[in-house]
Amino acid sequence: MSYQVKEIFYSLQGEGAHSGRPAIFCRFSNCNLWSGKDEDRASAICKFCDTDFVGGDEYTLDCLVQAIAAKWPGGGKPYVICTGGEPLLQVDIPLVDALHNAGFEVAVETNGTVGKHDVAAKLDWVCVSPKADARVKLDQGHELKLVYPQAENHPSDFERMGFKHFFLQPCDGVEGSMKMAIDYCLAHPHWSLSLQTHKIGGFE
Ligand SMILES: C[S@@+](CC[C@H](N)C(=O)[O-])C[C@H]1O[C@@H](n2cnc3c(N)ncnc32)[C@H](O)[C@@H]1O
Ligand SMILES: Nc1nc2[nH]cc(C(=O)O)c2c(=O)[nH]1
Ligand code: SF4
Ligand SMILES: [Mg+2]
Repeated sequence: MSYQVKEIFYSLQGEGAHSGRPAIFCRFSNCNLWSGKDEDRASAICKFCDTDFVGGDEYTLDCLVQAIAAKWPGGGKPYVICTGGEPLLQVDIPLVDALHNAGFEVAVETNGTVGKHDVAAKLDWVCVSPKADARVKLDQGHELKLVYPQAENHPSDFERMGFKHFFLQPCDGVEGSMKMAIDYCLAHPHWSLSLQTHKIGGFE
């Protein structure tokens, strides 16, 4: 098995319940809801993506775990966030087991459309962020983080799913999204606001 990875970097989790926590980000290449090419954006299922996940390098299992571990500065509890692109197209049980054996807590940021329940059950943190009309198959986890607003998705569609935290995250690039998300949380306290603090703080 090999893995295609766009980038590996050390930063702070910018979003959600773990905002501010130091983490290694492993950004897997490719997504099932957009090709990543600008010319395909209008026809993509997910149209607002803020990320370049095209290209990258191939890693064997051992090389990927080594590359991730090499970026941890030492101390604390090593934490890796698998993102992308859509990480659950590639993350599998051998990788999660190997990262655990290397001492890492393992988190995933996923659009929830890949129903790898066996992999999800092994993860320490599962963040699902639903997109357009793509059906959510992973309907339980630690946080549900809905980019807001989305024409096809209303927060009430998700609030009975099995998550511990429910966040609205203003859609970057959509004027007025910050105020809309704030107003919705104030009126519906089931929901909390998630800000992309890396964009505010100017870190990766
Ligand atoms: C780039 S995605 C990669 C992981 C996975 N494919 C997903 O969509 O959850 C990482 C996070 O960024 C969020 N995101 C992407 N574009 C955004 C935007 N324009 N504004 C706010 N959040 C965005 C996603 O919803 C997701 O929570
Ligand atoms: N700092 C920082 N936090 C993040 N949380 C989720 C991210 C992602 O792109 O998945 C992200 C990211 O790109 N940067
Ligand atoms: S599902 Fe995630 S990675 Fe894929 S296009 Fe949407 S935001 Fe980007
Ligand atoms: Mg990001």
